[in-house]
Amino acid sequence: MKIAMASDHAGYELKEELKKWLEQEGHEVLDFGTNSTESCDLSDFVYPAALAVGKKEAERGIFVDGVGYGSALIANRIYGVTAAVCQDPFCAKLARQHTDSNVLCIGGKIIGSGIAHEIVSVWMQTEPITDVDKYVRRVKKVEAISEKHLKKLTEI
Ligand SMILES: O=C(CO)[C@H](O)[C@H](O)COP(=O)(O)O
Repeated sequence: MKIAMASDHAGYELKEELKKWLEQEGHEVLDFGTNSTESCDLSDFVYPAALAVGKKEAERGIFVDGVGYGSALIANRIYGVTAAVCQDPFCAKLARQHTDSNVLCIGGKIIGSGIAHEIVSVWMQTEPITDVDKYVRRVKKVEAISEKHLKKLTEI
């Protein structure tokens, strides 16, 4: 799978670790930075990475900052991106099964390496539930909100 990755300084080390592991697993990683632990502004890296997901240049995105919410906040402003902050594998499972998220956001300051790998592994392997009406309906309702309020990337 082609995966866009991004982080700020607080997520840099975990991003690097996850990137190495994803590449070993056979995935192609498009790394949008940052490239050190030097203090930086998250949106400079997450915004272009989220655009790559929105434009379908990458199938999924995995963004790492200090606690995760900042990356999700930025990414969810982009049409076609559904970003979820996950702090454990159960969250990661539901973020795919119930909401069909295409971006995973994790916090390098709060999630240890072992749990982070498990979160990514579960999130990568879990498919959305498509045979239960309520989940399909809910995903469609969120898509309708995007259609109404977000600009399609072809219109920008
Ligand atoms: O977690 C974050 C956003 O979700 C950021 O990593 C955090 O806000 C960065 O703060 P600082 O510059 O003080 O390290």
